[in-house]
Amino acid sequence: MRTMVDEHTPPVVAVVVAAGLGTRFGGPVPKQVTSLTGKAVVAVAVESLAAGGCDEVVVVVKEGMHNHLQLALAASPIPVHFVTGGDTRQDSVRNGLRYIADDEHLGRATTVLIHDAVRPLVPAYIVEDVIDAVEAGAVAVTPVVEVTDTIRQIDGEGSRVIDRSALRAVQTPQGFDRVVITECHEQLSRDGGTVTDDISCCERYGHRATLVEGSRMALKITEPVDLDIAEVLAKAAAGAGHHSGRRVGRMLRAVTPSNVADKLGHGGKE
Ligand SMILES: Nc1ccn([C@@H]2O[C@H](COP(=O)(O)OP(=O)(O)OP(=O)(O)O)[C@@H](O)[C@H]2O)c(=O)n1
Ligand SMILES: C[C@](O)(CO)[C@H](O)COP(=O)(O)O
Repeated sequence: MRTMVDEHTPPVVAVVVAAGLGTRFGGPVPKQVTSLTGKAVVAVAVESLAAGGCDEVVVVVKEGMHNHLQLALAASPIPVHFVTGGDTRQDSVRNGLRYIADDEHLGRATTVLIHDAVRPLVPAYIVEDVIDAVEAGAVAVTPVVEVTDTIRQIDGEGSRVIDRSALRAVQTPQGFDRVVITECHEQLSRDGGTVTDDISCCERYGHRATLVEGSRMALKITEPVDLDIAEVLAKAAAGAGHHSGRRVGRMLRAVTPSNVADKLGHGGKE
């Protein structure tokens, strides 16, 4: 946890990528601004980052969506900056990092987080853990969770089960030394490479990934059912009491489908 924060302390800045099309989610309302417990998904994501220690956010927005996002984030607890995104997530991240580098105040940041707008419920303690790891000297940090399904790999012949014990699913926010991730993204752009997350971008240029424990709470809203699950988890979190992000987050490690159903009075059965 950061102590002694004053006007001389470099801000911890988060890039929140919110410029996707939401093709798999579909529907009339873009998923980044759809309602989760009465607030826009992106607004909940920014609140989670603020609760975990981020000082300012750069929200990367699709062309034509600035007004929607400004409205959705009007009550943000921390200052919000807006920048236009690109055709891919990678392009959107790069635009956010360039905005930070070009801004006199934000450019003082040494620690930057990169977060999906559509992972709104990430517990504050995970945001803190990521920041702490970067501030302790790690260059590229990501939360991960164990894979709980049996995984099959498809090949030309058919398919086979692969050992899941060594697999981890990668979440956000990912945390970085700001200069390193900015240079890696610029180099990747010059090289014409593609990555699906920002840790991979750093690794490509020889930097080591540091893993911290993630949480099922940080699920990504990709398909409509994910929003339903997020609603249930958000209600369970509210029921657990919001005294401390760390405490509530750790309690929610124990959340399973059956005890969420209990909390909601469903008794674990339909
Ligand atoms: N050009 C893009 C593509 C994605 N994103 C953001 O990256 C995050 C993770 O992407 P994903 O869940 O794949 O969202 P979409 O790209 O919107 O979904 P889809 O692939 O279904 O269109 C989202 O917050 C999304 O808004 C972005 O800022 N710019
Ligand atoms: C960055 C990410 O959230 C890590 O799991 C994920 O890769 C983004 O989703 P996408 O479908 O690859 O854009």
